[in-house]
Amino acid sequence: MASPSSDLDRERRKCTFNVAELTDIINGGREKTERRQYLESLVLNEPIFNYDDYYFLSREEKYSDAVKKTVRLVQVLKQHNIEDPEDYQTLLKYVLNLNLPIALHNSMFRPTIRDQGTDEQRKKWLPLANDYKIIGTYAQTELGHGTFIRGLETTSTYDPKREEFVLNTPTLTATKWWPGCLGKTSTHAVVMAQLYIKNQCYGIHSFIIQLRSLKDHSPMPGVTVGDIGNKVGLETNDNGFLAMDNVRIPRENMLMRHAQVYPDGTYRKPANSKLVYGTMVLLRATVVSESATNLSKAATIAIRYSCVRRQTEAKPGELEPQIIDYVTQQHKLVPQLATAYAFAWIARYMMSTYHALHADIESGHLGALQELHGISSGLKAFTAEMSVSGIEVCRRACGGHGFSAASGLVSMYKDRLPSCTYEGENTVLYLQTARFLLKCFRQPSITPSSMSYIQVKPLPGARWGVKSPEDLMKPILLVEAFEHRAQRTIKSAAQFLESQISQGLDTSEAMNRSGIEFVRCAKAHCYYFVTRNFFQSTALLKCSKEIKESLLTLGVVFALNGIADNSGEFLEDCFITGTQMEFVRERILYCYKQLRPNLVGLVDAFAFADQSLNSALGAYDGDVYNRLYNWAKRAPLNKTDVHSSYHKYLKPILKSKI
Ligand SMILES: CCCCCCCC/C=C\CCCCCC(=O)SCCNC(=O)CCNC(=O)[C@H](O)C(C)(C)COP(=O)(O)OP(=O)(O)OC[C@H]1O[C@@H](n2cnc3c(N)ncnc32)[C@H](O)[C@@H]1OP(=O)(O)O
Ligand SMILES: Cc1cc2nc3c(=O)[nH]c(=O)nc-3n(C[C@H](O)[C@H](O)[C@H](O)COP(=O)(O)OP(=O)(O)OC[C@H]3O[C@@H](n4cnc5c(N)ncnc54)[C@H](O)[C@@H]3O)c2cc1C
Repeated sequence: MASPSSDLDRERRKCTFNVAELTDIINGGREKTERRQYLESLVLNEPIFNYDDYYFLSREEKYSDAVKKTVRLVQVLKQHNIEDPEDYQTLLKYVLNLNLPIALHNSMFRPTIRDQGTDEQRKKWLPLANDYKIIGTYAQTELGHGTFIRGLETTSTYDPKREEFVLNTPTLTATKWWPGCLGKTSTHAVVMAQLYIKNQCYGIHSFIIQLRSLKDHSPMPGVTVGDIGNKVGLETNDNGFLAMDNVRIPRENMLMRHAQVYPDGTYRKPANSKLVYGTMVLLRATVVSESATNLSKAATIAIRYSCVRRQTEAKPGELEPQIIDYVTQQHKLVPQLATAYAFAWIARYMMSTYHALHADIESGHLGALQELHGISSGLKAFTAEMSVSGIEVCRRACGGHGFSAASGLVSMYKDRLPSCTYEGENTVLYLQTARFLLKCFRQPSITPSSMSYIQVKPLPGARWGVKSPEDLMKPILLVEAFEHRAQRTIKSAAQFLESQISQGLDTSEAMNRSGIEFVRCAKAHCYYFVTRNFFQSTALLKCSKEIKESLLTLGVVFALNGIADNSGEFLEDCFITGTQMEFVRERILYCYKQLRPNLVGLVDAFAFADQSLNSALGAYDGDVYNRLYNWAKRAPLNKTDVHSSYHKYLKPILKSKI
């Protein structure tokens, strides 16, 4: 058997480009790489951030371990004056392989105060939150309602005599349920509740509530709070429940940047009722980035392992091939790698679009709200869905060892799966994007320039300009195919809706009956958007010819697999012919061959530390079998040669003599 590490060494020697150059591109420049390396150096050498035996821990131990790591992380951040949220994000992505019990504090609590608090409220709460003197969460979802926010039942009733709000959980279904970090960790929460003043309801607003004593962490009077129990993945997180019984807070604890309640109870409504949903939009943009990172990790593990794993001698006596040389294995993994790169590029686009449009909104251009919501909803759903299914493809591609916790892929899959549900269930978000697409289809004036393609009506009888398999290497033709599909499905969804209305259905019923068409066009739009962005961004890169070639080939794989996997949608209006579909399949194989020497280089370029992958299969040195064996020997069941259950149960039924 060949040595696993020599297999990876040989792969690395075959790579045609400079891996460090590609790492800089992925990180966004040399300076960002250096910053990342500096941040990694602060934590990687600390024993407390060791994850070696993590997969052996129980849920409670995992939570406790995560709290310990959180506290140390906070100390490190303070010690080195690290305050930039981007730095924190970098640490989460590349080193701390966990959903920390302060995830919601940093991803939602602080941003909500920043975006929805007045200057005075920011001044009061942000220093406490930034310094981790308080830890907060975002409590919106209830037992009875998650998607339909307007249906939340928690009430916040203004008492002008005492200038206080009184918060209540009037029914069982009004109990807050799911908020991360609520069950055991948080001291405070931004609670979304229906605002009542003099018996009139003014809809959902956000309020800061103290949940636990800052002296002994016990629940505050009127607060019932706890963990909701085990779930799929996210074992380090204490997703919780919360019920409130006449909890009083000062008037100043309602976040009043957009809507105000004055001492006498006068209410001033926000310029747009959806401003209160702003933090969700930020987190949806963050999910795009998380989806990219995690799929990159999964591809790293599975591709390195596939270069080390050998199986089935082709000819008697010959060395068994590396499993990566089976085209079926390539057909599993190369599309995941291509998707990981496409998502890394769209994540960068999403964050910069978020910041640009958010700045517009802050300066009063509220038109940007629906554009940001329209773009981020679909991309969150699309990337979460493909990332999760891609991680599972990578896990299965590792055969039996993919089932071992030591692969790192089991927990990754379980921890990412909820991203299809939290922060807006995926179908619901696709429907939101479809609404925006249809609006743009009907109203050119509101169509943002990034979506102007919607205004071009697809020509009946249009045909794809691909004449040969070589044509499929031309980004313009690939993007054209996705553009056509998106234009056609948007038009078809609009026509479907109109046909339902013309049959006499009221708008909501017609919208419901059009839901499947809506989701179809939103997915088609997202595929187009991501493909176009990949080729546009890659074309702009200043890099070596070899890197550009590899990236473009990955883009072609992403696009061609998108066409092959959704072939019906391209064939049904004869835009693509059967012969062109054959070209597509042929070119996919060609691209795999082109990329084969660079596969390890392309995953090495993500530069994940072994600790962050925490995988016996995917470590840099490829020493898979020693790692698996040593890990298994440390399993709690192997602490003694004879387990206590032998003495308790097994012994009496076993024969002492044969
Ligand atoms: C430092 C970073 C660290 C990062 C760490 C990340 C990892 C952390 C790991 C785990 C964290 C997990 C956190 C999870 C947190 C949560 O899940 S919080 C709860 C999230 N909940 C949701 O997302 C609920 C989903 N539901 C909705 O968003 C909305 O209710 C709805 C969009 C489904 C509908 O809203 P509703 O108010 O009922 O809508 P309508 O009144 O019918 O109005 C619809 C119109 O409103 C427009 N609209 C809706 N939302 C927005 C928005 N956000 N912005 C702008 N516009 C919006 C919508 O387009 C409709 O417009 P038209 O009528 O014109 O079509
Ligand atoms: C791990 C995890 C962490 C979470 N963290 C938080 C948190 O920190 N804070 C917080 O407030 N919440 C949190 N949540 C809650 C989360 O945001 C909601 O679960 C999510 O928004 C989905 O809402 P739901 O549970 O009501 O699903 P439902 O809306 O009940 O969805 C069930 C099904 O109904 C369908 N459906 C619902 N409405 C429609 C519609 N209008 N049209 C078509 N189909 C529809 C959905 O597509 C889905 O198939 C978390 C959830 C999870 C799983």
